[in-house]
Amino acid sequence: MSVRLSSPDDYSKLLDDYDTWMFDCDGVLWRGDHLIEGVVEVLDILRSRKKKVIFVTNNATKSRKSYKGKFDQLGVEAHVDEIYGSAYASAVYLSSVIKLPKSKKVYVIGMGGLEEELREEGIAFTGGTDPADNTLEPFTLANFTLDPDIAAVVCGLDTGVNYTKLSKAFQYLTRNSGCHFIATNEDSTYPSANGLLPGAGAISAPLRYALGRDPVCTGKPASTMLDCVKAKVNFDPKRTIMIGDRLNTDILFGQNGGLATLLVLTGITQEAEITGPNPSPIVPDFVTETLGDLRIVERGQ
Ligand SMILES: O=C(O)[C@H](O)[C@H](O)COP(=O)(O)O
Ligand SMILES: [Mg+2]
Repeated sequence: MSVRLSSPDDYSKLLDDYDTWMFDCDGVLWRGDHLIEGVVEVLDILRSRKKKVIFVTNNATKSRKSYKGKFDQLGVEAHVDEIYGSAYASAVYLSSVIKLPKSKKVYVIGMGGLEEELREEGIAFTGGTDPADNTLEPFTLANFTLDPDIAAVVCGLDTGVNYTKLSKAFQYLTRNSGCHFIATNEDSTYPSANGLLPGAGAISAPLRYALGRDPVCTGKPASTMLDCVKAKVNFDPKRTIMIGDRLNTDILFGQNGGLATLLVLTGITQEAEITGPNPSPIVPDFVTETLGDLRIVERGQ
């Protein structure tokens, strides 16, 4: 059963019990480019109390460095080494887990941030933002030459997805023996500033259906992202809390990692999913309306 936070003591106890605070981004800190009220103040409270702050986003459209630009633009203090994204997690998975040979390449369905992280990890790629692949011209195999060096397809949120990219990815995944199928994340929807949009999971779905095969997911709830954090940040899982807006990614990620979990209702999850007649089997430790509620500890109300 989740604890619904309400009194200043409830929030003060969270501050006493947890030294490391991991934040999801879309739906917790912001929706699109709309900053959620109280976020800056709450992060200031945590930093003033010497808490470790980590950002863990499934949004693969930006690299860690370009996310730093978004944080700066929205006036939210963040340092690149506090930011972990699914683009970074997929690049690390390819380099450190699959150990993709330098002679091999990746075909990308995704945007500039995913390409940046692959480049940082020394992974060669095609597709992505290449103008030749970002076309609405009909795709024909008569004009397609299979690149035998493509050993993986990585699929992330791609607002320019088209039939050419899906068709090329399909060729590699069916004709290059052992070609890995990787999804940066599988969020079904994305909470933009003005409402829900199809998420990364909806971008890889056509390939899953055409192939009859599921990808390996490197984003939340998979442990890959937490492994990336562990490789750079020393923290005690028992004194760490994960704050998220989506049950089947953020809260499950926290539970898989042995972390405490706090669900906020400013993004994807609606109250009815946790208190309704058919509640989700994924039960967060704590629930509050919005991250901004934590300001109550400063006001002592
Ligand atoms: O890929 C998606 O659907 C979105 O980027 C999704 O919102 C993940 O972002 P997060 O909530 O993990 O920051
Ligand atoms: Mg989110």
